[in-house]
Amino acid sequence: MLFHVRMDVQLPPAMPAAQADELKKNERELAQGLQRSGKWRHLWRIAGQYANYSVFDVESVDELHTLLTSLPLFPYMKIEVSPMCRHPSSIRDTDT
Ligand SMILES: O=C(O)C[C@H]1C=CC(=O)O1
Repeated sequence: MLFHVRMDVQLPPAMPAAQADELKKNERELAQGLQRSGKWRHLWRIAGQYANYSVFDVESVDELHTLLTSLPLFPYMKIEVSPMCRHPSSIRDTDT
């Protein structure tokens, strides 16, 4: 199942820089592992914002929920999820 996800990150301004750096490092490691596994299919920065557009390829809504809530930055993100299905005019298969 494919999901388009927008994540907006809002770290508290008072968060110590070392804590923010540790969160971002842990987030990067998890995100890169999930990309290597194929579950986090796309990760794009939204230009000019501390936000991203992502595409996840998971087995279920429950798996997506578990994955998103396990992200180190989850407590500091506003997340919008859109389920996607095949467009009848698309010339691509879902594996690309
Ligand atoms: O920077 C972000 O957009 C938030 C988050 C998503 C992946 C990652 O490494 O950090």
